[in-house]
Amino acid sequence: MKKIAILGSTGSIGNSTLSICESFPDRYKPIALAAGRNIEAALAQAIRWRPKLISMATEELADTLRTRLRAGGITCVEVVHGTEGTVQVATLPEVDFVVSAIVGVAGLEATYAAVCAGKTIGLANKECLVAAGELIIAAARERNVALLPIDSEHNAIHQCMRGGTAAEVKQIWLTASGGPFRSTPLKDFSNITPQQALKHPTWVMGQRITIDSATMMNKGFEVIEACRLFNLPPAQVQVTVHPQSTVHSLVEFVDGSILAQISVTDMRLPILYALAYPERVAVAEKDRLTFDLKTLSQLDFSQPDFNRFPCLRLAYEAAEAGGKAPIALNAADEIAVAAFLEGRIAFMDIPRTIEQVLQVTTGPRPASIVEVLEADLAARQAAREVIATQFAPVSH
Ligand SMILES: NC(=O)C1=CN([C@@H]2O[C@H](COP(=O)(O)OP(=O)(O)OC[C@H]3O[C@@H](n4cnc5c(N)ncnc54)[C@H](OP(=O)(O)O)[C@@H]3O)[C@@H](O)[C@H]2O)C=CC1
Ligand SMILES: CC(=O)[C@@H](O)[C@H](O)COP(=O)(O)O
Ligand SMILES: [Mn+2]
Repeated sequence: MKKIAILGSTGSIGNSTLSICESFPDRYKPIALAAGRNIEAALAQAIRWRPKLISMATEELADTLRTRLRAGGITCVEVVHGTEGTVQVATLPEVDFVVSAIVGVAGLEATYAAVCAGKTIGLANKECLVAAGELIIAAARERNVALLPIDSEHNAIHQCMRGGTAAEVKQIWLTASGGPFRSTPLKDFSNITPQQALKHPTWVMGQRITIDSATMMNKGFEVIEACRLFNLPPAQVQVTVHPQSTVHSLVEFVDGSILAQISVTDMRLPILYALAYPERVAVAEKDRLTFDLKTLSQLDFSQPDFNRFPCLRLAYEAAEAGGKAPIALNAADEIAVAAFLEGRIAFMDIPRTIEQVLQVTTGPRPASIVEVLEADLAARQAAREVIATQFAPVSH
């Protein structure tokens, strides 16, 4: 029985992880949960799973949850809050495995603390690798901690890497769906609404990553995530547009062989792979995770268009620049995506904001998580200023 902590339990990945725990009750038991603001979902999870510990984003929310649990006669669940609460969840001594799935840099401190506490990590939160990848990887190496990617592409690469040694890898290919605007002409990008951008063609995910997929910043983050996880320079991490999202990524070896991983578009599969690693667990027919090859009629691959998707170019540039650039890339994107969803800026103002923040970002790579968070705050402030002074709200 593996005892699991889930950071971001009320989100898309959090719920998929709990669904795996439902399917394999003899193998995986969630004993610590960290939610954000969704009190109803957190309450339902606390009632269903009776975790030892549950965290909410604020003290007020934690008080409400505690009161409602007690009113229902549940006193065995300890309720904590804030960043400190997420760190407590991530480092609870009984926990063997931490699923890191809080969205954004809000998940960084808990993820880092889990690594430092020697927990095995199932990593969905790519933003913490973008912002602080070197520190997280170094801490994991020092403690011999396994960082198992849940992000579907990196999970696919992890599986393909079992077919050769790191020295035998020529390059890796991350597949990108291309998002909802894969074929939209550039002239129409100025009219894109949040509603349109939230319609991902192949995956159902949280709002931030869905908008990031629409701008292709998600793929940019994934390039940096791959560089960190697999110790490769950006030049050895390629992106290919594959609208079917059937091949989740590929590894090209020096002899010319290319290994690919194919499966259904369901995040329960990479989550299960990470939880079970190095074993593989047999999945029941009713769980619908197996791939029906008869449905495979067409696989398309093409070059990404850096003109229509400048976020992808900005991410490669930030990866090459290093220093504080990746931190600013993520922080500015986080602010710009929120502004777009609130109708304060247009779709193409997202890359414009990020580009301007990157232009004023200088300085060496931070040596600690505290310094990463300082650089993150500075880039957020710069992004807010760009948005307040240069862009007008949009009426769709
Ligand atoms: N969804 C997917 O298929 C994939 C997701 N990922 C990555 O996984 C991560 C999660 O994505 P996804 O599940 O889609 O996102 P969601 O928006 O669905 O969920 C985000 C989770 O983070 C919690 N959260 C947000 N802010 C805080 C905070 N300050 N403190 C504590 N918890 C917080 C939310 O809580 P609440 O809802 O209670 O406010 C929620 O549980 C992201 O980094 C994403 O890039 C990677 C690959 C695929
Ligand atoms: C499921 C997953 O891993 C997402 O990151 C997904 O890949 C997003 O799709 P895009 O390829 O459109 O960014
Ligand atoms: Mn992905």
